Amino acid sequence: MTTNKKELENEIRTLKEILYQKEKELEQLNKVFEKSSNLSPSEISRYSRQIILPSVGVEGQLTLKKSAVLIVGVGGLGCPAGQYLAAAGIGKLDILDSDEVEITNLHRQILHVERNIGETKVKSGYDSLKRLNSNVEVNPLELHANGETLQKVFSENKYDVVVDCTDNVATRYLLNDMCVFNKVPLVSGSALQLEGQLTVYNYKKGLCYRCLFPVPPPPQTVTSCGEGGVLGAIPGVIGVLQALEVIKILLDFPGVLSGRLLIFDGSDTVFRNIKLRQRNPQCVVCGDNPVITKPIDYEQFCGSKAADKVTDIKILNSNDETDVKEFNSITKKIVIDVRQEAEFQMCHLPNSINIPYKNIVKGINLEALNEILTGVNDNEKVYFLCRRGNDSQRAVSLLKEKFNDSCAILLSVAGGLNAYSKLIDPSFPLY
Ligand SMILES: Nc1ncnc2c1ncn2[C@@H]1O[C@H](COP(=O)(O)OP(=O)(O)OP(=O)(O)O)[C@@H](O)[C@H]1O
Ligand SMILES: [Zn+2]
Repeated sequence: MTTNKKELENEIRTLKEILYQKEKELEQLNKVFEKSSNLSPSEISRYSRQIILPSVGVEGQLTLKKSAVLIVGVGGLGCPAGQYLAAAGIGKLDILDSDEVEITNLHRQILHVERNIGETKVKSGYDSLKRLNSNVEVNPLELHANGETLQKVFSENKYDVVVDCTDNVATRYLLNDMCVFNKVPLVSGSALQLEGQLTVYNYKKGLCYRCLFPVPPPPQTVTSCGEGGVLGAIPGVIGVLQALEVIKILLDFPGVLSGRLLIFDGSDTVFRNIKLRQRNPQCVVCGDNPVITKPIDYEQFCGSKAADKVTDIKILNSNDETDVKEFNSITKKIVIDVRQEAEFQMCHLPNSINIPYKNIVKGINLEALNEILTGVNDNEKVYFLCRRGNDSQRAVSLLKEKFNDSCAILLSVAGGLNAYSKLIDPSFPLY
């Protein structure tokens, strides 16, 4: 039974590989046979509803067909942006990402479906976009964008527009600089919780990202979707608007969103436009006398990683930590879960008490905590738990300092609830 299942899985994998290769071959053939300066009858039918717009016309459709667009990030923004660009008939669409599809992506990253979990986002994105429009040349670029990799990509390709669909500050500066060096407009979007933002940089002598933000924000002030959450439709709205701006740039429409920032507040469905400053002649990258003329170390410049994945910290010594197996073996114990209230409501261990780390920092709930920590028997241990084992370490470290070691033994559960789900109880949600 298991062998049959394995064999079948292997066979499917091989067939998928063959299909992928064949699609590439077909794409090459299409390029040779179909790249004419005219639209084929099927293209005319397919795009007729946009061709009949006076501002597009046959000429506009041919312009789209001859255009090359790079989408960086095939996540919440990149999926809808890619979908509308492929559907509109962009000639060449390069999609770049280093990540793999996870179940937590599916509520908003709509190019990926359940069976893509574990696949690379670019492979899944490629399949999806080709299914939508086989006329489009889609190139999956499975790599992490940094100065070196992007310089290679830009030296091998000529793009008309770049779309920033990433989620971290270091990559935003990188993409900005690459676009300035290569004289390419950059359509930049972001989405978090119930709000989204959109603007176009480096367009027709307009400002660049550095003109607006010469210095990066302090890393601790930046919230990620993984931490702050996001309603799926918000990046959906912004990603679709990014596709719209790309098309407007390609077709030389007058109303491109350059020098303006669009803020979308999804909670009361309001769009606001903020006028931005003009290009800064002193800008270090796009100014009159630029000092940055090639990529720098963006992670060092921003003091943060070029990815929004949370990295594990280690601030406690091993006496102050316990692993999930040992934690699980203790039957009678006090467990304080320091995640946010909403996360605690989503799932928690029975009998655990929720005192969020952010409240401990602000001094809220301290009486309750004080009662617990001073009321326990000698040598009784109090376990601190969070999603990954980072905030629980921070909480233990802070409380040990506050109570000057004069309370119960405080232990942080290493790896947190994610480790608990992986090693103890797989039915506990992993997120
Ligand atoms: N420097 C980079 N190189 C390649 N891909 C990048 C880079 N920076 C960000 N990305 C990609 O941009 C995408 C951003 O999308 P989004 O924030 O919706 O997804 P996510 O990071 O998978 O989600 P979550 O925050 O929920 O884990 C991700 O797929 C991420 O891998
Ligand atoms: Zn600038």
